Amino acid sequence: MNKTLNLLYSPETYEKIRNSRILIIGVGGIGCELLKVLTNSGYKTMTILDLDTIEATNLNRQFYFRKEHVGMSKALVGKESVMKKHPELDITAIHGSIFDEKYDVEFYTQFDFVLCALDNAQAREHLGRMCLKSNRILVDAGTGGFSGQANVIKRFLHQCNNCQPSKGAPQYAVCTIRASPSQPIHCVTYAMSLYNLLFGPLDESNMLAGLLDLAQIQSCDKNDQELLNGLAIRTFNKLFYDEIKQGLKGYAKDEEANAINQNKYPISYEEGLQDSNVYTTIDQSKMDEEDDKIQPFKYYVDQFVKTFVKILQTPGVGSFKFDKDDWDSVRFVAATTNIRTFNFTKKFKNIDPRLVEGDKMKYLSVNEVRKMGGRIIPAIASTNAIAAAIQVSESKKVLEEDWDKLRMNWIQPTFDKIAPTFLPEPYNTCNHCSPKNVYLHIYCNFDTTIFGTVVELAKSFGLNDYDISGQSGTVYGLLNKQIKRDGTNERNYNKLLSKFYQRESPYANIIFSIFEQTSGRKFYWQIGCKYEFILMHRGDIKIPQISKITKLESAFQQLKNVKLQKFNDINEARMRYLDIYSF
Ligand SMILES: Nc1ncnc2c1ncn2[C@@H]1O[C@H](COP(=O)(O)OP(=O)(O)OP(=O)(O)O)[C@@H](O)[C@H]1O
Ligand SMILES: [Zn+2]
Repeated sequence: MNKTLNLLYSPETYEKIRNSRILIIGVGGIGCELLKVLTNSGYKTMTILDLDTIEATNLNRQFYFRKEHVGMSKALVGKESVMKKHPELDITAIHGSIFDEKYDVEFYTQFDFVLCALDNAQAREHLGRMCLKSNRILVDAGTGGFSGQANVIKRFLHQCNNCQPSKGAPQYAVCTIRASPSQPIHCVTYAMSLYNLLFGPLDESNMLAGLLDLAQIQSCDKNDQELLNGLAIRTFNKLFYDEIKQGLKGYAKDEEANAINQNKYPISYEEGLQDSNVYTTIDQSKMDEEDDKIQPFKYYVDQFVKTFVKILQTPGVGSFKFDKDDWDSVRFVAATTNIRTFNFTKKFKNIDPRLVEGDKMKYLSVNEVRKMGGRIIPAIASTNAIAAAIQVSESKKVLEEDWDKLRMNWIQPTFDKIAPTFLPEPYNTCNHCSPKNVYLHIYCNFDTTIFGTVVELAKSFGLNDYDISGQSGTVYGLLNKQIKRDGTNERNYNKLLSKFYQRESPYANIIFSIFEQTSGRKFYWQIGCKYEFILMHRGDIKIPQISKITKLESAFQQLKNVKLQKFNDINEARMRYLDIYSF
């Protein structure tokens, strides 16, 4: 052991560090810092996973990457750079997304614990759920600007990162986005959906699905510039003129008065090109960058058509998804956002949009759209460094099993120090970490299962509340009322679950949670079938009467290929639970 490490660790702890196998998810801002501290602290065997390639904008703080690495895999280059300095290490690099089905419970159980260095709530929450399922300790961290946090999550001991409603992108009702945007973010969301619809894979759950003839757009001759131009202009007119015009109710002799009344302004491509007004809320003369300025309206009209054509000609079109680092997609989305804003904002003749404040509709610069689309908060290298350093020191407590010393560590810009608080216990009603819950996990195919199946199963079990969750988080239930907001249960009865759920994989969980008010006896069932049904009971609480259980049994038996396995002994059931999820 080298001299410094000798001061930090006891020989026993050092031994544990040398022998532990760890998984690091994310090789970005926090990930690079983590790699640096971990490899200098004696850790030897690690797997690093990241889905991304290196961007020029990463170089200022992700110090394992150089200019010549731009475009290459973060994980692979990260490994190479670390091993240059530490050739004795055993590093496995994976270029992939944790949402990939390959990274299942079995994958996680290879490791002693997991360190999170992700930048988005969805992926962090997914990682949190996978760690709970595989019973791995998660050393979580997150930063945003000068703020951040780092803490350990151990199953049944600590609150998980799914306890609170997602801190991710807020969800907006589909009808608002489609018909009556009232905030700039609604227009950005519309524009991003349009981008994904036009240039991405076929997705019936896209909120704008059915709006355009996609087959015609995607199958056209990409070499015929004139044809593409015409197509772009027709699409423009359909979206920003026809659709808006159709939405104008009633008839008025004075069309303009009617539009003003209803606050809807159809605009055609030809008309738009003539409008050179700049609608802005800020002093543009102070802006250096063109992309920070609000451009004349005709600029966005022109950009829409130009980027539309350019993206259609880009190899791989049909598989694209809005990406804040892809400038064609940013420019297309910025153009669409502002034209859409025009559709629902009084023209300068009537009300000056410069007077618009806060969340009200207003025009946005390209960079503002990019920021909103990518939900970017400026990355501060030193916050990342602090978070990673705390993760490594909390990891030491994990290896020493010193659970009492674990803390929730807040990095706060208003304090000149880190503020540690006690780690909260599992949230009573959390479907993921509360030891008081009874779970019925149904792992099913969202592309073939209708919402009605869930409703019937819940009914047969006497349940009032349940969650449907997948890799992107909870889509229905206690925390997220998306389906309820979208209409009543009856209206959604025959809809496929995939309609409610944007996901990478068609498979996901339905989790029925039974809370303490129910009465009955302890039980545990595992039900294997074409889909996998796992019903389990954790904790010492009372649950439904036998009649309800029998009903459930018959409900399941009506499904094809169902096998039932029943456990009455909770300890056996618990062991079974660990069995199911631990290998
Ligand atoms: N689902 C995922 N699977 C694997 N890695 C992911 C996933 N989601 C995000 N990441 C990775 O997590 C890392 C987070 O790092 P960071 O916050 O520095 O983001 P960045 O994209 O590199 O930087 P910035 O967003 O500031 O430009 C990124 O390298 C990103 O690729
Ligand atoms: Zn929880």
